[in-house]
Order: sequence, then C-alpha cells, then structure tokens
Amino acid sequence: MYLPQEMDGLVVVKVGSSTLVDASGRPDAAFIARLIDQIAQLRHGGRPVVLVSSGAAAAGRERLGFSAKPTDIPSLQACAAAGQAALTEAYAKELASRGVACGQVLLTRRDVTDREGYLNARNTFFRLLELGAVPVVNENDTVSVSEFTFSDNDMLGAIVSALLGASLYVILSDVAGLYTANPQTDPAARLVRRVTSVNDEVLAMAGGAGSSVGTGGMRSKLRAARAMIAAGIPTVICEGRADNILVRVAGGELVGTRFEADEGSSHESGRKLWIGLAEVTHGRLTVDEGAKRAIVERGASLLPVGVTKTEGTYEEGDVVDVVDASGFLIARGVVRYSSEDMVRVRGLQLDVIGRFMPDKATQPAIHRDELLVF
Ligand SMILES: Nc1ncnc2c1ncn2[C@@H]1O[C@H](COP(=O)(O)OP(=O)(O)O)[C@@H](O)[C@H]1O
Ligand SMILES: N[C@@H](CCC(=O)OP(=O)(O)O)C(=O)O
Repeated sequence: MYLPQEMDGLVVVKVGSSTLVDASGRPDAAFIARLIDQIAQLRHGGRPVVLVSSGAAAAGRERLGFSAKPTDIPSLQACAAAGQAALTEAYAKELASRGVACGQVLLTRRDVTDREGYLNARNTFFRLLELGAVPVVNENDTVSVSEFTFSDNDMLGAIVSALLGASLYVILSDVAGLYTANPQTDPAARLVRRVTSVNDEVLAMAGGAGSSVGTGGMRSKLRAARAMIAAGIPTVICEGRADNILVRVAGGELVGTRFEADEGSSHESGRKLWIGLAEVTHGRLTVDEGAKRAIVERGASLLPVGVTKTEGTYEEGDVVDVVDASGFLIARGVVRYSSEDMVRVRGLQLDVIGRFMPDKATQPAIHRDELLVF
C-alpha cells in the first residue's frame, strides 16, 4: 500500500454517541472543545489524526423536535441528517479556532468494499491529511440503515484504520474499557488491561449498548477490535471524558483496554483479508438466512452447511464475497476450501464432510477471525 511519509503515526479516533451528547441529548460543547483541543495538539505535533464521530442521530433529535429517540428508520435517518450538520459545524468551528481545517467524509461500508470507491476514499483521506486537515467521518446514514439495525461505527472506524494503515485505533467510550462483565449491572466487574485474542471467553464479557443513545455496546467494539488484531493495528478502548486521554493514549500511556496480537504471531490471513477489501475478489458464496444471522448477529464462523451456492474459481486462502439470498453483500472473508471442494461440501454438516474429507472435519467455510462483516 502506498503510504506517504507524513502518514507515519496515524491515529484514528472514534467517539461514541453516549460520550458526545449530554444527558439532555444535546452535543456536549465543552466535551467537543476538549476533544478537538487534543486532536489539534496531536496535529500540531506532526501526528495525522482522523476522527470518526457518531452522535448525529442523537444530536438531530432535539433540532427536529423529537422528545425521545424515534424508533422508525426514516425518522432516525432524518435526525442523523440534521444532527450531522450540527456536529460538523461544531467540529469545524473548534478546529478552525486552533488553525486546523476540517474535512467531512460520509461513507457507507459498501463504498469502501468496491475497488473504485476504496481508492477514491483513500486518496481523499491522504490528501486531506497531507494538507494538514482533520477528516471527520461518519456513516452516510441517508443511504445506509445498517448501523441502526445491527452494527455501528466501531467497525466503520476499524475499516478506516485498515484503509489508511493507521498505527493506532482509539475507541473513546463512556466506559473505562472492557470489563469482565457489564459494569453498569455488575459491581464486581473488573477492568481488563490487555487482550491478545477476542475469543469466546472475551466475547462473553460484553453486553449490548448501555445507554439510550449508543447503539453498539461493548460487543460491537470487540468485533472491531478482533478485526484490528487480525490486521495488526493496536486498538485501545478507553473513557473519552478522562483528562487529556487521547494525547496520553497516542503518547503510548497504558490506559483503558489495549488489544494487540502477541508478538511474533502472524497476521497473514488478516492482512490478506484487508487487502481483499481493495481487490476484486475471487468468488462469491450465497448463504441461507440462518447462516446470515449467525455471522451478522452472533459473529460466528460461516459453516459449509449454510452455503447454498458458490460462484467463481478460487483456492483455499483466497478472499471471497458472502452474499445473502437476494445477492446483497454482507461480508468478505478468507475461504478455507477451494471452489472445487466447495461444490462438494456446501449444504453439509461438518461430520458428514469429515467422512469423505477427514482433514476438513472441523473446517468452517470461513473462520470468524477471517470474516469481515459489513
Ligand atoms: N463487559 C463490558 N465492559 C464495558 N462495558 C460494557 C460491557 N458490557 C456492556 N457494556 C456497556 O457498553 C457501553 C458502551 O457502549 P455504547 O453505549 O454503545 O457506547 P458508545 O456510544 O461509546 O459506542 C458501556 O457503557 C456499558 O454499559
Ligand atoms: N451514524 C450514527 C452512528 C450511531 C452509532 O454508531 O453510535 P455509537 O454506538 O454511539 O457509535 C450517528 O451518527 O448517529
């Protein structure tokens, strides 16, 4: 990947709705000023920074006269459109007063899974950063509803980090990091300092969103952190309101929960997966509803039994698209069977496959660590 010299040390920082808005649902101006002050400090010190900001839907509620969080998608989208304007206004003003330009980038995850969109987005980011500006990113909620229904900006921040080859991904939340259980409901929960693998034991610690404004909860942060471990990008989840937190984390201080692969572990398939984001993929697997739910909602591996159709010619280890019955792209991943073998195993349980392919008895079609769900 072409990486201009100036991009060394790039930090992508994601801030969640629950941290950005105050108790009454208004964007918290004092918090925004403190956050931008830290970003400007890093920028002036030569560190390129990208801000991925949630909070548009929450910020737009009051502007459009909703007294509570709407539940229908068009109203949420309308709130996001109104709130995005308010947020950009606030960021641009705070950055300008510190001599830094702001560039608004609204993306959908699908924009960056198509090669042309990926390259265009990357060029825009790099040019903004070279020019000393801070790109401010959010999902383009006008055309995308996915994050209102099953995911959120934690993964968008991860995708942006991978797209730009960031050296650090920081997730600012309303909680000090990952706890052994949801600290809002379990007073005995303890902060976890370091995670080298987001396995079942780690996933079991996380509950959903803890507030009425956040959408993803800890689970979606863990999915994003898992993808980052695979891509070899260290990730920190920490309390956004803590004093000078971003500058401290970017300076290497150990706060919150840090996710990174063990030294010496190979990121090869992770890298391949991220490269796959930019490349034309080798094939396409169609999956049934059950498999779609398992990979999207539970973060499970894709098993051969859920694959209904295979197209294209690929080898074990290639990157393929995963689509649902209507052809909608839901994920991309490193496949563990060749296209020739996939024809034989699709629709079958692993124990049946094991009878005629003993070496594949425990092999998913795509392992969850190598599966990027959009
Ligand atoms: N194991 C856990 N550790 C920390 N927080 C957890 C855990 N399980 C659930 N949560 C909840 O996740 C919340 C953070 O997610 P969310 O509200 O979506 O924040 P954001 O707006 O920053 O994305 C926390 O406030 C907490 O209530
Ligand atoms: N694009 C949406 C993001 C919603 C979202 O991801 O929220 P969060 O869980 O707080 O990161 C918005 O700006 O409201």
